[in-house]
Amino acid sequence: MDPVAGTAEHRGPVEVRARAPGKIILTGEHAVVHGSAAVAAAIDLYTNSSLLLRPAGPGEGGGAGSSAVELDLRDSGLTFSWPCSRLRGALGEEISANPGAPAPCSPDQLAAIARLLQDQDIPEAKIWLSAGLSAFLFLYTSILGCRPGKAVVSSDLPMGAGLGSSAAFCVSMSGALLTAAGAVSVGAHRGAEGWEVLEKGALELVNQWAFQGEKIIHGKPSGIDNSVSTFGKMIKFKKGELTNLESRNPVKMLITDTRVGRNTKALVAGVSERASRHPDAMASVFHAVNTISEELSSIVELVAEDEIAITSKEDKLAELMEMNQGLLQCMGVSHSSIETVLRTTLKYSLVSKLTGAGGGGCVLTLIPTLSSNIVLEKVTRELESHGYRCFKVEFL
Ligand SMILES: Nc1ncnc2c1ncn2[C@@H]1O[C@H](COP(=O)(O)OP(=O)(O)O)[C@@H](O)[C@H]1O
Ligand SMILES: C[C@@](O)(CCOP(=O)(O)O)CC(=O)O
Ligand SMILES: [Mg+2]
Repeated sequence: MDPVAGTAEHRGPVEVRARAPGKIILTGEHAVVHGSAAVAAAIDLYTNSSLLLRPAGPGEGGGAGSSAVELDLRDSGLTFSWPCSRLRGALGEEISANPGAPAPCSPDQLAAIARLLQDQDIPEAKIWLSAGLSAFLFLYTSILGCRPGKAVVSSDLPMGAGLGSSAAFCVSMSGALLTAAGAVSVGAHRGAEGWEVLEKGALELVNQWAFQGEKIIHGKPSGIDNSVSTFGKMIKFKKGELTNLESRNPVKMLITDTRVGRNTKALVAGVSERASRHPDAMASVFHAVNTISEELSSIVELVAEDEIAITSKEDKLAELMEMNQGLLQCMGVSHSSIETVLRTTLKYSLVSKLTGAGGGGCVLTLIPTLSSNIVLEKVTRELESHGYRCFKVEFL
């Protein structure tokens, strides 16, 4: 499938849709925040954002809600609405739409956004949505100011499970907002399923805004998730630099969602705290992860021509993933549910590692080309007997 991250489709002058994919991290999560290399691939699960801009002000045919900014989160069944006058009152001087110049959310802006969230009845059980809502208000008002409009978001991705839902949300929303603002344009190339693909410079702008949104959700993101969601395919990412990887023999992965909820921001902060308590030890851990990612990225690009070569390539990938998992345990981001998945898959001689921030969430299992369907069915059944959800993903 083509990388269609950040693509947008116009439907009339003020209605825009955009979608962006989630991702898996093969090696290097957390260490990438501290400057190590990591390898990630976009997957065929998307977040879709649609945006309808209404004529400004009452009496201009906009109808009910015409002078408000609305957000409809389809998967949660929740809708939110902020009258434009309330937004202007709360954000005051902080509102100056400047779509061409991505800038971080200032502490004053963040405080004003927190007050705007207090107006909404967010159910206690879904309070974790606050981070996404803050990123939405920041991106919307920074790109479009207080123009009335309605955004609708739906996603194939489990939220807070390590598959990059926060980045896919920020990328698809930035793509829709920037297209509606007329700040970006589509290129000549058509992507999969008829989606238009934004040109390279437009994708860069989407990526920069999405990174600012991710900062609100993650605290200190490396930028790998928004980059792979924006540019797609498989990438090596190190200190903000992205290298495209050509994976010639597709690697098959089973994903197990332990359904244990966790929060990337807290896990990233926990690793940083451990690094400040044990700077030398953790520097060695991050260095080892860097070497693993560098080695893995060169192996995925090797062309394996016969079955023996494919097997030895997969053996090397599996070993590197296993080593990375050990180092993630050193960082303190594994979890008993992750350990259960590791033990269960090992019974079938399959290697697994957590993906994303860990602490629960999703685990990757490498499925060797020559492994039988019977083994896959058996391991899936055993994992599902623990209440976990298994699914296979296609790399984009
Ligand atoms: N479709 C969405 N709508 C609203 N908020 C979202 C959406 N997707 C992600 N988010 C925000 O991102 C948070 C999850 O991000 P994070 O903890 O980084 O996990 P991950 O990115 O692995 O899913 C959610 O708690 C929510 O605040
Ligand atoms: C842990 C980290 O490396 C990846 C987090 O991914 P996710 O939000 O768990 O999907 C953080 C980052 O790189 O920003
Ligand atoms: Mg995230």
